[in-house]
Amino acid sequence: MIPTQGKKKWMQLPRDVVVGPDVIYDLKDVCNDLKLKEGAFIVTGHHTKKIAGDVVHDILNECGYNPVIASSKEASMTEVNKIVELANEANSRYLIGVGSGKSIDVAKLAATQLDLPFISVPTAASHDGIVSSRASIHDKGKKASIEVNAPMAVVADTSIIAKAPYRLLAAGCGDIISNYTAVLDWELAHRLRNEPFSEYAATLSRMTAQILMDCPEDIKPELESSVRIVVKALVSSGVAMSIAGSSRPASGSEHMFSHALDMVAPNSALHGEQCGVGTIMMMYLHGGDWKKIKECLEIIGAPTTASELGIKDSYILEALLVAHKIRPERYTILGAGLTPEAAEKVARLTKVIS
Ligand SMILES: NC(=O)C1=CN([C@@H]2O[C@H](COP(=O)(O)OP(=O)(O)OC[C@H]3O[C@@H](n4cnc5c(N)ncnc54)[C@H](OP(=O)(O)O)[C@@H]3O)[C@@H](O)[C@H]2O)C=CC1
Ligand SMILES: O=C(CO)COP(=O)(O)O
Ligand SMILES: [Zn+2]
Repeated sequence: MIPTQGKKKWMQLPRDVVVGPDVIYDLKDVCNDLKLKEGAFIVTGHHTKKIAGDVVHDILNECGYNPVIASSKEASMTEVNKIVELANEANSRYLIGVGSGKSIDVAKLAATQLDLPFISVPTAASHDGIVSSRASIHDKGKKASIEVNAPMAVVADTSIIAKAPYRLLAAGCGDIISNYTAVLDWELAHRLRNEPFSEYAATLSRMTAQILMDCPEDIKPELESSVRIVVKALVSSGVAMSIAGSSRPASGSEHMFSHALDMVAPNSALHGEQCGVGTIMMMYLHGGDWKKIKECLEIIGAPTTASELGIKDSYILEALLVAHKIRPERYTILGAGLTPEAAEKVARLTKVIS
């Protein structure tokens, strides 16, 4: 992974966070609150265009704000450059990312490059990038976690999110639960490497994971109340990253494992699903209660094994062996790397591979 770019000197948080059923129709009020009217540029995905992108377009069109809409197919620099060019041509004054992690990340980075405000409208609660001041983008065969401007507003319509495939919500839970090992790694780096550490960011991140771990049975398909729990946790997790000025409180060795899987496995699973499985194994390495993590993910219905991820055992082992190289500047429990024997032991003992 390409190292994170220049650290902000101050904390950026969204000004408006709107979460609830049908709040997509409050978007007009949010835009008015932010003094954003004409010149909206909507970045959406191929599926999510019909689910919410077109709705956002119609809402702003009815207000006479002349919105432009474009679909983005992947989180890559090519797509970011395309959006920057189109938004420039359209003389856009602000960007709105409507959809999944990829659409939101593309819109977030394009808005930062254009120095324009950005509004996040997630259609799934699958990752904590919905509110963070970071964007994960592929460039020249590598994934980069880039510091960007935080969204000015987040509009999370829980009625839309509740209708998304349950797998996406369960993945969001995996991304939240991974905060446990991310914070353990950060504490380790603080003790061993004197890495700067924020007690506030770490506490918020850990508490966010704890709230979910205390009530995994409350996360059920098509329940608006479940969506609300997960969205709030994702917002807290994103705020923890903003406080830290890096993804440290929400991304440690388990994320390095997930990023490594994205590189080595031909068909990787969802980001949050992979992070959840990574958390089980990294918690074992930390000597913590990995069984509790596994049990919690099982109750939620998130994958806990290679076969549930749809990934061959051999790729899990390959990813474990290269994970420490993904982001060498970020010290974690993986240290200088696992031996093949140690990698096999952690994967077998935690029953991630059989
Ligand atoms: N910036 C940050 O801080 C973070 C960024 N990330 C990044 O986010 C990405 C992962 O995002 P994630 O959302 O899990 O996965 P994807 O962006 O890969 O989206 C998964 C799929 O879900 C579809 N989808 C989304 N909402 C709905 C819905 N309501 N109904 C039906 N289908 C829907 C999308 O459709 P469509 O084709 O329309 O997109 C897409 O095909 C990764 O690239 C990861 O690196 C993750 C964590 C933090
Ligand atoms: O996924 C993230 C937090 O959940 C962002 O972390 P990265 O910096 O590893 O992309
Ligand atoms: Zn994540």
